[in-house]
Amino acid sequence: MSESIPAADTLSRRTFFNGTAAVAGVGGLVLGAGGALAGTAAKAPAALSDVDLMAQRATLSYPFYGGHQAGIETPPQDHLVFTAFDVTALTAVELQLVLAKWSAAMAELTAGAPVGKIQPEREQGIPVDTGEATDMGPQGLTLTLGFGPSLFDERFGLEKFKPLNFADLPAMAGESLNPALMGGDLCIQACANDPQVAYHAVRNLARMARTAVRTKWTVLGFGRASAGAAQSTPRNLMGFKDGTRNASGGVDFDEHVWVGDEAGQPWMVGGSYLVARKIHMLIETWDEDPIGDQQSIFGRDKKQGAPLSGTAEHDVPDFHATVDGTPVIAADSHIALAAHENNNGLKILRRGYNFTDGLDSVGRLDAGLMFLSFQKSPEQFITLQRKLGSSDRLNEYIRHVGSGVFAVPAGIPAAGSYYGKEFFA
Ligand SMILES: C=CC1=C(C)c2cc3[nH]c(cc4nc(cc5[nH]c(cc1n2)c(C)c5CCC(=O)O)C(CCC(=O)O)=C4C)c(C)c3C=C
Ligand SMILES: [Fe+2]
Repeated sequence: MSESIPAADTLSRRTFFNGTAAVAGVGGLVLGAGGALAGTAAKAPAALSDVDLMAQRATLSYPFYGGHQAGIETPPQDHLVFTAFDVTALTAVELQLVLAKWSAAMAELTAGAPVGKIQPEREQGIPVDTGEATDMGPQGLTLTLGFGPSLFDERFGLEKFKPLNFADLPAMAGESLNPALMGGDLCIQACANDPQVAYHAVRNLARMARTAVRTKWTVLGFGRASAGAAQSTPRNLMGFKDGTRNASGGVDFDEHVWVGDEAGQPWMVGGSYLVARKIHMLIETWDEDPIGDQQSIFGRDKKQGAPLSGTAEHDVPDFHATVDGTPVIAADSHIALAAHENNNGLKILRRGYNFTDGLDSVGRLDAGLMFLSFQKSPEQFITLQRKLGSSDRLNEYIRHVGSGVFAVPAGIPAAGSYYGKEFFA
């Protein structure tokens, strides 16, 4: 990570547990899945009480200002609220106001502060902040803003700011896309250790912009289905470890995630492209598939997450290994098709979440993976998905139902600026 995580006790404008920040001196601490401590923890996990652990998760915050937006390289938190919006405003000035208001409010929210009065003095006063995150702390909240290709159409005169070759994703095999779950002029990826804090952020951002933007589609995610540096690997709803091999480290980010000059737009230097795919899993069918078949579909063992050519999760897959002339990792397995070794070194940063929408109209589980990936160019995703969509044995058990691609601008350097400022100069 290019930005350090400042000491938790210096970050929150509010305090936790009645003003007692129980975590003084835990600078640089990040909590991994299952409460495991990672990063530069000052104390061993066993020395921390449940109250300490909760307080650390609550008071953790990431810097809002910097070269890159948070929520990309920062370690994935436990919960997601992803929302795409359409701009209903008719003028560029209204859009400018939304972006300026959102940027200032995002700085407040990610610091754990409300976006205005929760309890106005006058009886007739309408609360500005809706209040449900009061005293909960920042909870590691990150808010990542993206611009859809449609934002750069003629409505606001932004055509000349459109990044080179930035367009909606092409139709690809294996899709059953629902038009109600597609696209958007803007998107916000809100991630936090607490679902209510993430929800509160998006709710209040949408509310303050309600005369100018309309929510288009949203996905609530849980059980982060990816791992950042020093985090343990979580599992997706198919029961497999997800996020074992991912873009990681400064070199990978520079090579595969952060945009340089190639977008032809200074505002994208240090930004990235976000691809969002809501992927429905046919869970009842998957659950009846024998373990041998499940493992051969992914090319990995279910319990350890090891490649079928190895024994430990982080063993490097050997795609040339054979037994009696048959490849140990099938050529049409998910990892054989997606691995960088088999795609000219191509990598993406996967930062997805599990989701469930309860039951569908006929009582089946309505759940899956909210696949989110960040990459230097949407072409990286398209290349992989074209291959997966046509050959992946996993396709029998999944359907892509939602889709969007968003240009994620670089971070805001300091207070006083805002996302998209360059568009209105
Ligand atoms: C276009 C990109 C990808 C889509 C869409 C996708 C969907 C998808 N993936 C899983 C589960 C797993 N994926 C795993 C690895 C993996 N997946 C992709 C890309 C897409 N996945 C890549 C690039 C990789 C890494 C391959 C490698 O280098 O070995 C794994 C294995 C564990 C891991 O490395 O993370 C699992 C499990 C699901 C369930 C899914 C759609 C619902
Ligand atoms: Fe995958």
